Amino acid sequence: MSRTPIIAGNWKMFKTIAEAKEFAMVVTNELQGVTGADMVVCAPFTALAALRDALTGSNLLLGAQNVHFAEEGAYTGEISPRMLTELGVRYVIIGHSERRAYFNETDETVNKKVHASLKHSLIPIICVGEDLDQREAGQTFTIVEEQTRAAIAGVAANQAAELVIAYEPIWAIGTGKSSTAQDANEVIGHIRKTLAHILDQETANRIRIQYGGSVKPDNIGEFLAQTEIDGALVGGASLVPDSYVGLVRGAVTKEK
Ligand SMILES: O=C(CO)COP(=O)(O)O
Repeated sequence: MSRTPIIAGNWKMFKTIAEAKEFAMVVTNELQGVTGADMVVCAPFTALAALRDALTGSNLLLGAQNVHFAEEGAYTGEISPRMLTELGVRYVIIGHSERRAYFNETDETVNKKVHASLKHSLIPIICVGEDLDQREAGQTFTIVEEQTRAAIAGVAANQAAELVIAYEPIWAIGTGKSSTAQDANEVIGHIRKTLAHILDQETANRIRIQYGGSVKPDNIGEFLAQTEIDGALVGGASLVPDSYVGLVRGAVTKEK
């Protein structure tokens, strides 16, 4: 089963509108005509409209970093799925460990957000991953399994096939310490096995699972050469145009 790799930049709380436009100008030019990977930029809400315009006609796709699960309502400061689709957003990161740690995101809200996103044709990038204590206690498989089960509870197989899952070990985020490619491959293999149990093998084989955590242009090739790893969710290295281009080039030239 071949799955198109997906390289997604998670800009987190970086870049003003002007900086986002500058990035788009350089990157769209450099990546013109490049195929073989889905290229996504998950920008802050404030930069989405300008980026949509700057990316029009390019092969880059727009993503957001969070969404609320309600259609609309009295939720001060929140953004609904329909507000995102109206802006041309195609992907949305859900359940990033920073949101779980700092903004009270739970397995339950992740699941609600997944349902709300799918209903509005937004493709969720669902983040799962263990922290250092859990890894050292040998709980990695259990944690990713529980988070995956909770995130997709009640999602039908035909809808689930569209999902993207990002395995991001928390201890590898922004630390310069990446998981080894073999290790990430094993955990991602376990996530796929979990998906096969919950859904079915064919659907599990279609779901793309990324690795995230200190991915750079010079190590992305190792990760993508692994049988189970279908892309990367990248923070720091996705912010600099040359580096983003390097990530995509590293992904499309990988050999499986
Ligand atoms: O959190 C991440 C992507 O969502 C990873 O961040 P870094 O690539 O900066 O380690």
